[in-house]
Formats: sequence, structure tokens, C-alpha cells
Amino acid sequence: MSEYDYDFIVIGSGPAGQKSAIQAAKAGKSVAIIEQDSMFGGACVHKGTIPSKTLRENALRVKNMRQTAALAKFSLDENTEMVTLIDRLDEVLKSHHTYMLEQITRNHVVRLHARARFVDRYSLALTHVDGSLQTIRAPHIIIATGSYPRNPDNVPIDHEHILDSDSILSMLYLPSSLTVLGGGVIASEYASIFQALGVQVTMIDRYPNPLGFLDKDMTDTFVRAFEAMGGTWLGSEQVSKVYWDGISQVVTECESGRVVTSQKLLCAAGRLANVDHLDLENAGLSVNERGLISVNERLQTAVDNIYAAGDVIGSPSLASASMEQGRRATCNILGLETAQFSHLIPAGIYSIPELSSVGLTEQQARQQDADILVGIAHFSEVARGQISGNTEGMLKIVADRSGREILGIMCVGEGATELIHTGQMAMLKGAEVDIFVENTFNFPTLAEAYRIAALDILSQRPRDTRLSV
Ligand SMILES: Cc1cc2nc3c(=O)[nH]c(=O)nc-3n(C[C@H](O)[C@H](O)[C@H](O)COP(=O)(O)OP(=O)(O)OC[C@H]3O[C@@H](n4cnc5c(N)ncnc54)[C@H](O)[C@@H]3O)c2cc1C
Ligand SMILES: NC(=O)c1ccc[n+]([C@@H]2O[C@H](COP(=O)([O-])OP(=O)(O)OC[C@H]3O[C@@H](n4cnc5c(N)ncnc54)[C@H](O)[C@@H]3O)[C@@H](O)[C@H]2O)c1
Repeated sequence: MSEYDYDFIVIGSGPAGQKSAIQAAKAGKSVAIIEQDSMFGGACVHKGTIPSKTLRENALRVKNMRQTAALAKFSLDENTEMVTLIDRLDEVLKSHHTYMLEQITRNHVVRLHARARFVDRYSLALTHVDGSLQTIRAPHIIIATGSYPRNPDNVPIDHEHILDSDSILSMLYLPSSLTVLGGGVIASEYASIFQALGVQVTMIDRYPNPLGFLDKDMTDTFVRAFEAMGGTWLGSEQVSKVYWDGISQVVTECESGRVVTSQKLLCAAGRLANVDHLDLENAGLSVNERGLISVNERLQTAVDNIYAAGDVIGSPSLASASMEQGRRATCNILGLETAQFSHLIPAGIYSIPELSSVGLTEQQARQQDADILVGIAHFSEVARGQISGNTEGMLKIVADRSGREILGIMCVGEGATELIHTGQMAMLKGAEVDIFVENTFNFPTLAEAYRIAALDILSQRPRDTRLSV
């Protein structure tokens, strides 16, 4: 009899854990996936990606209604229940949950509802919901335990007035005003979504611009659009104290002396790796200085039979990247061939308006060479943008100084997170800027923006290398 219960044990059922388990099962291995939550799917399904994007759909509807002259002043009243704004969430979650469970069952992955901790490098102790204990062993263990919101000491989260990204959607009513602490991805998405719903939103961050990893033109467009909806962006402000006044307001004090009051506050100040209950030291593991599990390029930890994937290993902390890391961790253990991992991972921010980016920003590219060429297409120049009234956006292509090699592509505006993939594929295949000029696009489409931005670059090329355009 084997000394092991399974070939593979995966801790965590988020995007990283799921894809890791399915890949192992497809390779004919016996697999157990352990999830402490009653629901399967991790933060992505229950607290993050899917719930926030469901709310966003309704916020967009409200925003689009306001574009009709007769409804320009339309607003939701203060007693609007949050459930009406995420009315489709139950349906979306149920169908996603069913799809995931069917996939797990179809592939004979054993699902264990328990909290796992290491006993040694091959063994895990499971605490089941009824308090019972079980120990299971496997030669290969994958840690995919994800992350949870970081709550700074000076922000007393009570999940009623002062909320984090896990509890924000549990508010009963749409608030009249909301302070959003942070200028990162979660902050920008929720701030613009709530502002589009008519909530008076103030965003506060210690940095001068939100989403500092994105191209400055993109974030400037985001801030302009946010402020045009009535929102307030307060950059370069360090929050010193947050408290509920006990009556009706959350008070946010900044080191500059500025005081902001609002009905609710959302703290979106980053996320921390979920490792607290794992007893990593029993397996011979520890976390790095950022509290993350360090892995090598094969996603292997310092203990050679233990791999890790997803938010628990840090950046880019995306559902999209976590899935791919989970799959690759398993492939690496099994010696299955995978294409080289591409670092061209797109960023997609589901704010209003959407933002998306792949490769270098204009600022990053200029640091390497001041003479790069940049082509811009405004959605207002694209027939589809004019027809749909979606004229707020722009697409930018950053090319090398010859105007041929594509260094980066970024887009702001509705459809940005989809549009980016056309450029991503061109970059992955090493195509030159000309590909967007020499091929036919459907008309009218927003994708035509690629052609316009590429033509903009072609017109700036050194004379002898220009195409006839
Ligand atoms: C508000 C919000 C919006 C987001 N939007 C997007 C988006 O639009 N696009 C995108 O790509 N990404 C988005 N993300 C990021 C995305 O959700 C994460 O990158 C992704 O969920 C990480 O996947 P994971 O598998 O590493 O971990 P998780 O999804 O966090 O799953 C980890 C699972 O492990 C379980 N677990 C932890 N410890 C144990 C233990 N000891 N025993 C058993 N089980 C355990 C947890 O209960 C959890 O279910 C968003 C995140 C948030 C918070
Ligand atoms: N669409 C997406 O892909 C998506 C959506 C949501 C979340 N996510 C992922 O979730 C992760 C967490 O997102 P996040 O927005 O919480 O983190 P983040 O690290 O992106 O942003 C945190 C922000 O909070 C600010 N901050 C922290 N403490 C502060 C203080 N005391 N005063 C003022 N500002 C302060 C920081 O300066 C930073 O800008 C990200 O890594 C992201 O990849 C992705």
C-alpha cells in the first residue's frame, strides 16, 4: 500500500488551485483539493472579480441611461438596496459554481471542505467544519491559498461603516457618499463604479496619480472621466486617522490637515498572502520579507516537493495569471512540456471607463530611448465610437524609434479589456506595427483604432522607411 493518500494535494480552490488540480487530474493523477470556505472558487468568484464586475454592469446601465437627454438627471435614491444593484449576482455565482463543481467531479478530483495546515513537507492536517481532524499525505503539494485585504492599523474596519473589499458588497443600501482609501486597482474600480451609480465618491492615495503602473495618458483620462462624473481624486495625501463619529459619518483625517467625511469608507490598501494558518515552518518553509511565498521560475518553493501559485506568490495577483501559474506548476512537477512563460501579461482594470495595457508604457519606453514613436487613436475618430457615443476612449501604440517594433499597447474606454488582446497577440508573434495597416478590419469597429494609431506611427517614421500611406 502507498504511503500517500493522493498523488497531488492542492490547498485552495481559487483560479490557481482549480487549474492546478484539473491539470493533474487530466494527466491521470489522483488529486485532492482542499477549501476552507463552504463555497468553491476563491476570492475571484465570491469576493472579488465576479461580484465587482456584476455591480459594474448595472453601474454602466445607469451611466448610459444618463446619456439620454431626458434622463440626464436620473439618480438612484438613498434607499436603493444593494441587492437590486447586484440582482444577477446569485444567478452568475450559481452558474459559475455549478460549472466549476461539474468540472472537478468530471475529472475525479476529490473535494475536501476543511482548513489545511502542514504537519511536515508531505503531510497536511485538515480541520473539518464539524471540528474533526484528518491527516492526508501526498508526494506533491501545491499552495494556492490566495490573499486577503490588508487593513492598515489606523483604519478600524468594522464592516458596517468602514469596509474592505471583502465586505463592501454586503452594505444593505447604496450610500450617499463614500471615501475610498487607495488609488490601486480595487480602489479605482469601486470608486468609479459607485460614482457612476450617483454616490459622492472621494478617492485618497499617497501617490499623485492612481494606478501608477499604467501609462500617464491613461490614468489622466481615468481621473478626468471620474471627476466629470462628480468624483473627487485626492492624490499625494497620507491618511493619518480614520474613525466613525458614532452618529452618521466616517471621518478621514490626512497628514496635510485635510478632513473628509462620508457615510461609508472603503479601504483598498493592498492585499496580503493567506499563509497565517498554514504552519509553513512544519514543512521547512517561511515567507519572504513581503510576507509572500518565494518560488523559482518553475513555481517551486524552497522545499522541492512543494509548489505555489496565484496571489500567495505575489505580483501580478490577477485571476488570469493565477490560472496559468496553477496549470504550469502542475506541468512542471509532472515534467509536461509547456511553452515558455510569456511576461506579456495584459492588465485589465474594470473601472468606468475601462483601462487595459500590455508591454511598456510610453514613460517606461522613453526611459530606454527618448526617440521612440507613439501613435494615438481617439475613439472619437473611429466610426464605431461615434455611432455608439463611446467617444471617451483612446488607444496608444508605443513603437521603437524605427516605428516598426511594438513595445507596448494601452487603451482606455469601453471595450479596452477586450481590445487589448488584438495587440497582445501581435506582440507575442513579434509582428511589426505595419500589421495593423496592411490587413483589413471589420468596419465599423473600435478595433479600427489600431489602424489609426499605426498610421499615426507610420507618418512619423524616418522618411526612407515609410510605407506609401
Ligand atoms: C475586488 C477584487 C476584484 C478583482 N478583480 C479582478 C479582475 O477583474 N481580474 C483579475 O484577473 N483579477 C481580479 N482580482 C484578483 C483575483 O481575484 C485574484 O488574483 C485571484 O482570485 C487569485 O487567485 P488564487 O487562486 O491565488 O487565490 P484565491 O482566489 O484567493 O483563492 C484562495 C482560496 O484558498 C482558500 N484557502 C486559504 N487558506 C486555506 C487553508 N489553509 N486551507 C484551505 N483553504 C484555504 C481560500 O478560502 C480561498 O478560497 C480581483 C480581486 C479583488 C479582491
Ligand atoms: N481588474 C483586475 O485585474 C483587478 C481588480 C481588482 C484587484 N486586482 C488585484 O488585487 C490586488 C490588490 O488591489 P489593491 O487595489 O487593494 O492594491 P494595490 O496595491 O493595487 O493598491 C493599494 C493602494 O493603496 C494605497 N495606500 C495604501 N495605504 C495607504 C494609506 N495609508 N494612505 C493612502 N494610500 C494608501 C497605495 O498607495 C496603493 O496605491 C492587486 O494586486 C490587483 O492585481 C486586480
